[in-house]
Amino acid sequence: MVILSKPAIEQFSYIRNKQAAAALFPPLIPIVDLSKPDSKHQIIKACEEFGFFKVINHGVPMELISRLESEATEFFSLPLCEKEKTGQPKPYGYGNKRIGSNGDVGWVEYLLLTTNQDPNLATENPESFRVALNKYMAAVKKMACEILEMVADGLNIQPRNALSKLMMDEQSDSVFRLNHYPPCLDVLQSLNGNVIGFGEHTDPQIISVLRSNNTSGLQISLRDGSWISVPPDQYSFFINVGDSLQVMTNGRFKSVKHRVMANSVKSRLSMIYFCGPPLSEKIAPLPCLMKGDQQSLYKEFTWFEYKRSAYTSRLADNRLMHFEKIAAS
Ligand SMILES: C=C1C[C@]23C[C@@]1(O)CC[C@H]2[C@@]12CC[C@H](O)[C@@](C)(C(=O)O1)[C@H]2[C@@H]3C(=O)O
Ligand SMILES: O=C(O)CCC(=O)C(=O)O
Ligand SMILES: [Fe+2]
Repeated sequence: MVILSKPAIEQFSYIRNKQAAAALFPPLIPIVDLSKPDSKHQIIKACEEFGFFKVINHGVPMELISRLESEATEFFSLPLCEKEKTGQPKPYGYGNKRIGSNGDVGWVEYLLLTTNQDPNLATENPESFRVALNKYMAAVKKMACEILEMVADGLNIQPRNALSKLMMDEQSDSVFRLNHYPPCLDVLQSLNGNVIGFGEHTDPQIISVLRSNNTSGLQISLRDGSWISVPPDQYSFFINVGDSLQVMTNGRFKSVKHRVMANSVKSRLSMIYFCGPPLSEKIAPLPCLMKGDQQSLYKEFTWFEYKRSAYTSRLADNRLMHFEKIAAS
């Protein structure tokens, strides 16, 4: 039998109390008001602490959001055979339950599109869907550009468009995704426990801009490995730091691990703009962020090389691992 000394017992109860307190009062997700003059500092703090934040007063007209939401709802309510006319996601197209091509599955159906080609929407009346998509994407791209300029400002990176120009480039490899999580029946919940809508992962790109309807499900992982639920807010956007921004800041920002749990009664609809660089772009820590003799944590690679490797990975894999420098002992 192990006999614990009094300080050890106190230590245990301290840890238990701390865990209980954290479960009762999880940290609040940072909210950045883009209309406030100090928003760039709040963005930097949120990217360092969470790799995630919510944006209000974002300037994207609600009308564009609602219009795309109703077009997407109409699309997902079509019979399966109609939706499948869009083509399988290789990688772009309509997908159902299978995510990527390496065996990941989730309680989700989706449309995955590249932002620099007109989408092949093989529906009865694709035109109004296409117009809604293009208007929404243009407005969200503008907001994402402003956010990346604030990041550059906040980190004293010059020029101010050093990050935003990557996603504004004509050749930018950005992606747009509509996810629909149907309500998962109670019977499935009771058989499987929590049903995963979209398994844990980090996003590969620079930042991702997410908007959802008012159904919960999104969770983020904190630095201590615990998961917290993100209360849904249909009027706001949520920003994820992606792997590319982690590398460009040499690990000062960390890409946020996130996942979606299916809801047993309400369906969730989300729309995500993944801001990617051109395929030929070299992804490396920005020299102006390297202080003194600070070394790069990563080997140099292009976005094409990262993507080639990412497409052989499973959702939950650490995709940056292949590009990390082994620390000299
Ligand atoms: C399992 C996979 C799906 C994914 C490509 C990958 O091989 C690994 C990264 C996955 C991910 C996660 C974020 C985005 O939803 C996504 C479009 C992306 O860029 O990387 C997906 C990919 C996908 O669904 O094709
Ligand atoms: O649908 C969501 O809310 C998040 C999905 C997601 O993380 C993704 O598509 O990469
Ligand atoms: Fe994601």
